[in-house]
Amino acid sequence: MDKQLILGSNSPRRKELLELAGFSFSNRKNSFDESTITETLPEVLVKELARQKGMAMDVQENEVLLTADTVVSANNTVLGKPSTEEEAFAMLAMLSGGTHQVYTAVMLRDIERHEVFVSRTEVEFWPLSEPEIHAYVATGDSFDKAGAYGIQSKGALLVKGIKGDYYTVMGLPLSMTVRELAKFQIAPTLL
Ligand SMILES: Cc1cn([C@H]2C[C@H](O)[C@@H](COP(=O)(O)OP(=O)(O)OP(=O)(O)O)O2)c(=O)[nH]c1=O
Repeated sequence: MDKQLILGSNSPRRKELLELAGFSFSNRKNSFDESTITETLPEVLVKELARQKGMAMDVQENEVLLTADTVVSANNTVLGKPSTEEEAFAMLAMLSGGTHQVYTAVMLRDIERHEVFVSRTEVEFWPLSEPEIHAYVATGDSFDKAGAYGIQSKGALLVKGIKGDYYTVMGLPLSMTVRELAKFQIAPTLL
C-alpha cells in the first residue's frame, strides 16, 4: 500500500511549504498544549515540542505523520508566540539591532518508528525605532508567530540578513524535510 503523508499542523505556512515542494498530503489539526513543556535550551525544547505534538496524534499503518515546532532564541531567552501587543513589542525590541537564532524541529513518524531533526538559522535585525516597532505590531502580523515577526510578510522589512535556510525561519526546513521524507518512502509528486 502507498504511504500517505499527513501534516499534523494548524500552521498555514507549513501547509503552503509542503504544497510548494509538490507533496500531496492531508492536513490534520493538532491540539497539543505547548505550555506544558518548560525546557529552557532552545534546541532541546523545539525537538521535544515537535516530538510531543507528533506523539499526541494517531498514525495509521500506511501513514507518515509530520509535525513541527519553531522557536526563536535571543540573549539566552526562548521566544514563542506573543499573546499581547505589549509582549510582541517587547520581543521585537529585544531582537532589534542584533542577531538571533530560529530553530525549527520536525518529527516524522510512521507506525514503526519516528525521527526528529532540527535546523537552525541565524537572523540579523536592523536597529528598529519605537514607532517602527509599534507600526509593525499594529499590522497584527506578530500574533501567530514565534518571536513576533513573519519573515515572509511585512517582517521582511525588519531583517538585515540571514545565515541558513530561509524556510526554517518560516516554520519548515523544506529541502531537509524532502530528504528525510524520502527515508519514509514519501516523495513529492512534481519533482
Ligand atoms: C520567526 C517566524 C515564525 N513563523 C511561524 C512559524 C510557526 O507557524 C509559528 C511558530 O509556532 P509553532 O508552535 O511552531 O507552530 P503553530 O502553532 O503555528 O502550528 P502547529 O503547532 O499546529 O504546527 O511561527 C513565521 O511564520 N515566520 C517567521 O518569520
